[in-house]
Amino acid sequence: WKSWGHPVRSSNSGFLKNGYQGVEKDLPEFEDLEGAARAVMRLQDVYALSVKGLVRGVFQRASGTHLPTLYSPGHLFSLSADDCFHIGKVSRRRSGHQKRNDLTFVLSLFQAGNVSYALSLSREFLHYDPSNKRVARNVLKYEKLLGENPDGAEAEMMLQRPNVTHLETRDLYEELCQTLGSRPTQYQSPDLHCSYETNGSPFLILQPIKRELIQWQPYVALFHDFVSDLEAETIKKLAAPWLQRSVVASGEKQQKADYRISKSAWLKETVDPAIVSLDRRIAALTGLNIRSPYAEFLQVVNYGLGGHYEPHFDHATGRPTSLVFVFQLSSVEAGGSTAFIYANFSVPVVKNAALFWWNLHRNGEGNDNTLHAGCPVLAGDKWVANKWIHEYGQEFQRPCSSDPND
Ligand SMILES: O=C(O)CCC(=O)C(=O)O
Ligand SMILES: [Fe+2]
Repeated sequence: WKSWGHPVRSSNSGFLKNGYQGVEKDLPEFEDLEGAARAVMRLQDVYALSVKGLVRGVFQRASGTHLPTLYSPGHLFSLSADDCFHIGKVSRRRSGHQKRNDLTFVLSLFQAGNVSYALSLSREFLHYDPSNKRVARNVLKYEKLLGENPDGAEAEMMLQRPNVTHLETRDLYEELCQTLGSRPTQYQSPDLHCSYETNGSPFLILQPIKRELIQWQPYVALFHDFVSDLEAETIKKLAAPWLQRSVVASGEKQQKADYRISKSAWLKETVDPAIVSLDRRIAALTGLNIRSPYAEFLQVVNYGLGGHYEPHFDHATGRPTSLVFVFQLSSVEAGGSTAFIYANFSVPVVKNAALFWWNLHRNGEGNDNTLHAGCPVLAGDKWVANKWIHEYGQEFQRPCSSDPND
């Protein structure tokens, strides 16, 4: 519309312009289009998907891995040549090469690891434009790469992730995401079990909370059916009009970051009795003081396709929190698990459950084993609500201990 609206010089142009301005705020911006391309690249990358499959709308693993199909969608949405070209352009821009031209797509294929296909396209290109030195150089380069390893398999593996900032934990994170949720069972660790919890609170006597203990150190538990369908729907509906792109703490400021892609909104307990009753349940279960200012408001988060939160500590983002509740307000078709990188497990999205962990030791120090992430959403969308409870205000509820590991 932007480039189209101007040249239109007809008696209707004023009408068209007004119509456009009326809907402009609801239309995707350039950032959204670029974000969609990045989301596809992120999914390909984190879940090691076959590029060919992705283009056809199938979520297959790249060759050489033992789990061929990760997810079978009910309907195939394939990418058009134009979509692929757009993704290629964004991929080139991201890798720091500013120059854009017809080679973009070939180059992006090369970067995605498909050397043999890049070679055949480059040869074809050279056939039409034999004087193109750059393409000639690329042909030599691809031939060399494939020549060193005739079936190309190793070169392709090596080149799969050329431009992602290397994090030490990257491989572990991706492995945990790729399992789509894998937590230890009682068979593997006999000290893990399921139980009904009341915490001695009169509120929970008639309806104890179902706890699945996932790990003792750090303490992580999944409380099943912690919210009802109605509560989940109410919370989503209340938050929807207020959703804004999520931010992260950066020094004193808050800013958008590629490593956290979602939308979020804060809900005060005064907006609806559903939030008051949720707060009461948290207080009953934990025995903690969650009145303001000892806890933050409820943060409702929506992750779309490819939405994610890369490995991080909640205690390092400027909020001094002692524990975290993540309420899962939706199910998700595939992906979106919460991965605990050092603790080496991932918890799938279980609708209406609450994932809970202590991220500080009793002495107030951050527990470094709580490094965690929200894996990218592969299909569907994911709604969660976070409740962060502060360390201060809990001096009598969760007193210090002499053991630094507690
Ligand atoms: O969405 C998730 O699974 C985790 C969210 C999270 O870690 C956070 O919001 O701090
Ligand atoms: Fe977090």
